[in-house]
Amino acid sequence: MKVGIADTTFSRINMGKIAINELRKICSLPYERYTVPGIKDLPIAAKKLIDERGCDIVITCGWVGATENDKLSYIVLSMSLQLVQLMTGKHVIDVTIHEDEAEDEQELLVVAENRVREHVRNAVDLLLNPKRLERLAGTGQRQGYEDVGEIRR
Ligand SMILES: Cc1nc2c(=O)[nH]c(=O)nc-2n(C[C@H](O)[C@H](O)[C@H](O)CO)c1C
Repeated sequence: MKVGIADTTFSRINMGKIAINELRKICSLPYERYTVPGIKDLPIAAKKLIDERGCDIVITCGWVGATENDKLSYIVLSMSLQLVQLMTGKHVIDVTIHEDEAEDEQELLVVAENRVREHVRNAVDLLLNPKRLERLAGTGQRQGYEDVGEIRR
């Protein structure tokens, strides 16, 4: 089994490097990294990681700017990653940081690092330990910010 990691030069944090660091911490799965200019290049990067480099799951690391155009680009990315998954039958975990989602750059850094690391864990669990995800169903898991917990009766 092999994990694909796709990231961008547009991002202001080296999300691909963080993803590789976390992957090496939690498992011994081999990986392939593919860096592209920006989020709209991530769908083809994911498909090539699956089709040409034999990856069984892909984590895409994207950074969305704060302008309207940036947000429209994210919708294109998001729809396209759904298509890649349906075309290939493989999971593509979309790790996205929205530049305007945090109060300041330092908070953005923390959220980005947490989100990457937590989704790497999700991707590994999807491949190797799906029962862990089942145990967490309905518990309000979040990636980046704190988990919000389940609604109690
Ligand atoms: C408007 C825009 N916004 C973003 C963004 O918020 N994040 C990002 O990673 N890339 C953006 N890009 C660039 C495209 O994703 C892509 O890299 C170029 O159109 C080249 O294919 C564009 C064109």
